[in-house]
Amino acid sequence: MDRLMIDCQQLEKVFGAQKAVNAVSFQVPEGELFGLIGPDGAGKTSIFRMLTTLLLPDGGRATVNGLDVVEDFRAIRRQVGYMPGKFSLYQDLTVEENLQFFATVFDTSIQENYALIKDIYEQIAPFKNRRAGKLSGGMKQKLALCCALIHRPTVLFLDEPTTGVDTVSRKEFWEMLSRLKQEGITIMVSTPYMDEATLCERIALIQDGSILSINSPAGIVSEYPKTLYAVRAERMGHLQKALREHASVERVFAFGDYHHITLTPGANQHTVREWLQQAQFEGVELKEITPTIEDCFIHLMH
Ligand SMILES: Nc1ncnc2c1ncn2[C@@H]1O[C@H](COP(=O)(O)OP(=O)(O)OP(=O)(O)O)[C@@H](O)[C@H]1O
Repeated sequence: MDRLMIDCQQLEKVFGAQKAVNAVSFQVPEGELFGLIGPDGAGKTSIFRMLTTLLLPDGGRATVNGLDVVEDFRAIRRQVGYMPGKFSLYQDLTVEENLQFFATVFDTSIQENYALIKDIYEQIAPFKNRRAGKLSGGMKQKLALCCALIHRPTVLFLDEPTTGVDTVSRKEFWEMLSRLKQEGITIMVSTPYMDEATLCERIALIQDGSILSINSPAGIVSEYPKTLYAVRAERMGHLQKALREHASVERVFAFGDYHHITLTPGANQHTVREWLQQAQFEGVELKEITPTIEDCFIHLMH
């Protein structure tokens, strides 16, 4: 196996009576783009903070590039890049001053690793004298990424980097990550957006502090054990209620313009279709579909 850059074994974090991180184990080999996918409160930030040595684990152990997060915290801090979800920039410093500050803290200079951030920095360079607090969400995110990269980290930790960022900037951001990956940097990224999961090489789905599944996005989809259908008709609210009450329908959930349903063992889609027509639903559409990561997540949650 490739060299392991992140190794978590039964990692735990407890806040009062709540287990924010519950026996979490996963491994990330060198050069991988690994995603932690889960809703708010799933425990993603707590895992990031333990791996970047800002929070002590209450159980289990973890290493980053072979260094223990408790014993070797100083060495880890020198070599990882961390872009927290919020407040990573000094709002009153300009773009250039922020970058200079991070370079100085890591005992390096902007020039030394400029090649790594060049593509990203050039996009915000026209605003280099603007205070970080006055930048748009997308520009803040680019600056924060430059700051996290300025010392050429071995592992880059990005906690919800695209939350609150517009669709175009989100897309650009993921393209930047693929380029960084080509530079050999191992990247662990978290996101609550299920559509972004497919942009990672492997993902861990996490909820309530526990990992539900770890695999490639395609692997997670292929593990989905049911046949999934999308159903639509006029009067969607009414349709949902009717589907819930039908004996052949096992589970129903609203999904964009459709309801996604699974059927009870032995039931088939024709029975449901005929019944919907008999029940006078207009414009019925019922089709078998490939599950998305979100469908897989919903299935694993129950
Ligand atoms: N310092 C703290 N004290 C008490 N509870 C905490 C603390 N930090 C986190 N928690 C709780 O632990 C759980 C996991 O939080 P965490 O921030 O790790 O989740 P998350 O997946 O990153 O979600 P979010 O996107 O909301 O930050 C949440 O229920 C949260 O309220």
